[in-house]
Amino acid sequence: METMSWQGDRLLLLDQQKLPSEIKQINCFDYLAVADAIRTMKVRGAPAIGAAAAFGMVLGAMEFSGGNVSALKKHLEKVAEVLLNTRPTAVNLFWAVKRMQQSMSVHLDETPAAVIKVLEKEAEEIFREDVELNKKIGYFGSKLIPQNAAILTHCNAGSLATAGYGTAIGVIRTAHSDGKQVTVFADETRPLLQGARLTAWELQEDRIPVTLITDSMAGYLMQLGKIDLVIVGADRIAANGDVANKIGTYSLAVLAKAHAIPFYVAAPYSTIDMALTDGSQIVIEERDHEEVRRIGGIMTAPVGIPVFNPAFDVTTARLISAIITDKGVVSAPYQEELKKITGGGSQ
Ligand SMILES: CSC[C@H]1O[C@H](OP(=O)(O)O)[C@H](O)[C@@H]1O
Repeated sequence: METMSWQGDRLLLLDQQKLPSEIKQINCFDYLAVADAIRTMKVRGAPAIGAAAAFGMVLGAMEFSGGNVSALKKHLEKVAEVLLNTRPTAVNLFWAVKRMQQSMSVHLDETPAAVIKVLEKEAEEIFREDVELNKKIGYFGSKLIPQNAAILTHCNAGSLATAGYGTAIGVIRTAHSDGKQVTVFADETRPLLQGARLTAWELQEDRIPVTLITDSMAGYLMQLGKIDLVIVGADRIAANGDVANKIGTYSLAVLAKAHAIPFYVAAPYSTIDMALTDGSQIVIEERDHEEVRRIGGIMTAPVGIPVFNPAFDVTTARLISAIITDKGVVSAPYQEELKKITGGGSQ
């Protein structure tokens, strides 16, 4: 089941808020619908958000009527602003929108119709490229996975978080297809349960052995010696290797360090932001407090109880054994290696 598919005049999205109980697709006929889908996490996961925003830019261009290309460019600045204001942490959103705007910059002397075709081609390339990057991450990452490894993962960094195949789950998929007989422990990942609802579902669909645990069980499993390594995705990687990822990732990294268990991050080059010297500069999204007070709409806390709901945390580079990218595996010190991977680019 694809996370999304471009239909030429609309973006068909799998509504991830309904999974796993319902497989429902939604049609986004305009960029505002794409922005809403990102903001409400019907589509989520750094690379998936980037790809969806790229198609949002195409839809924005398609609704442009009349005027010349410079008017279209101005219209797309407004479209970009709406898309960029949906969620602040995943750098792939900013990377994708910037790449879409750059793709039209060498066609400003052409007709609006021609430029829209260029934008559509660029969005399709971003989508296609992401799947290829994830398979490369899987190839490099699988080499780190021992035979019969028990792997702990957090949130969802699978096909549903990308254009396909996944990053951290992509490594697990490749190790599985390489015959390594891996087993997975998936953190449920409160409050929105991406691990329970999405990762457990994805791995079961692929017949990869998976056991669901609550987030608070991870440390005990490590203490029992039942975890061989941890692998997670990323939403933004700073130049020094600090990583923003789903809330709870930092706790896992500290626990892994305490138990001398390898802790890996898997991400494509589009998740690295060389403009940020370290993780303290990463903007952490804070989400609606009702997400913590309720599960599936059912009250699990007193009405109006004060809540702290950061969607991400930052894992410092010293806690990360290696970062698995589409260009290979890098380990500390990260700065120079990450610069080579991104060509020094900032998103
Ligand atoms: C492959 S990046 C996936 C990354 O995105 C998730 O966050 P969210 O579900 O809020 O979009 C989580 O941090 C994953 O590791």
